[in-house]
Amino acid sequence: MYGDDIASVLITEKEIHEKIGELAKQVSDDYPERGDRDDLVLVAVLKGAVMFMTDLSRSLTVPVQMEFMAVSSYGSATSSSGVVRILKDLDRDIAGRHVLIVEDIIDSGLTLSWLLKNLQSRNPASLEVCTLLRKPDAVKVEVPVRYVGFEIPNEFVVGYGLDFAERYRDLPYIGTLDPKVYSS
Ligand SMILES: O=P(O)(O)OC[C@H]1O[C@H](OP(=O)(O)OP(=O)(O)O)[C@H](O)[C@@H]1O
Ligand code: HPA
Ligand SMILES: [Mg+2]
Repeated sequence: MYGDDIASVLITEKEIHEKIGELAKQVSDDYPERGDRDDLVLVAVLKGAVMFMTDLSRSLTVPVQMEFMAVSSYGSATSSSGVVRILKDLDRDIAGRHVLIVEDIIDSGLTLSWLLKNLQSRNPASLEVCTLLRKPDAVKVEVPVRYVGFEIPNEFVVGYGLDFAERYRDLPYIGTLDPKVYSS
């Protein structure tokens, strides 16, 4: 699939699913079931985090509610513009709720930094972040992140939700792109 566009596989499908099992255990331990109308609210940032949210939620042993927000700062570029736009807001009020933002990747940190401020202003009972990937060498803004799957090198990656110009999200693993893809 995708010819020889993928230069290398950075994280295999098996490694992703093992890591999700570990993260799900931590999250389930940290957010015990509270009962009526007080389920943990997972907020996934579209589109990249969809695969991660659906797999993570199915590995949790506590009930969750799912909300989606779409913000975009990348478009079809490979580095963040720093300008975050809301494309779709939450459907429900999160005041007084325990909220966990689910992200596919923290790169510069600009998107998440903006999102944390935005969601915090809605007065949730708690607000934490769970990201599958983080690039420590790319960070421009430090953001507090409770759960991190993998720290990865400062290279543009695709697959398992992550795109380049909307392609490659459907790959089951995470890989690096051959530079010819950027230049063509
Ligand atoms: O830490 P940052 O440098 O801000 O980058 C991280 C953000 O960039 C990507 O989203 P993108 O804007 O590409 O939207 P998408 O999920 O729809 O691909 C990714 O899903 C994160 O939300
Ligand atoms: O490395 C990346 N790949 C795809 N999308 C991204 N958004 C931020 N960083 C990346
Ligand atoms: Mg993208």
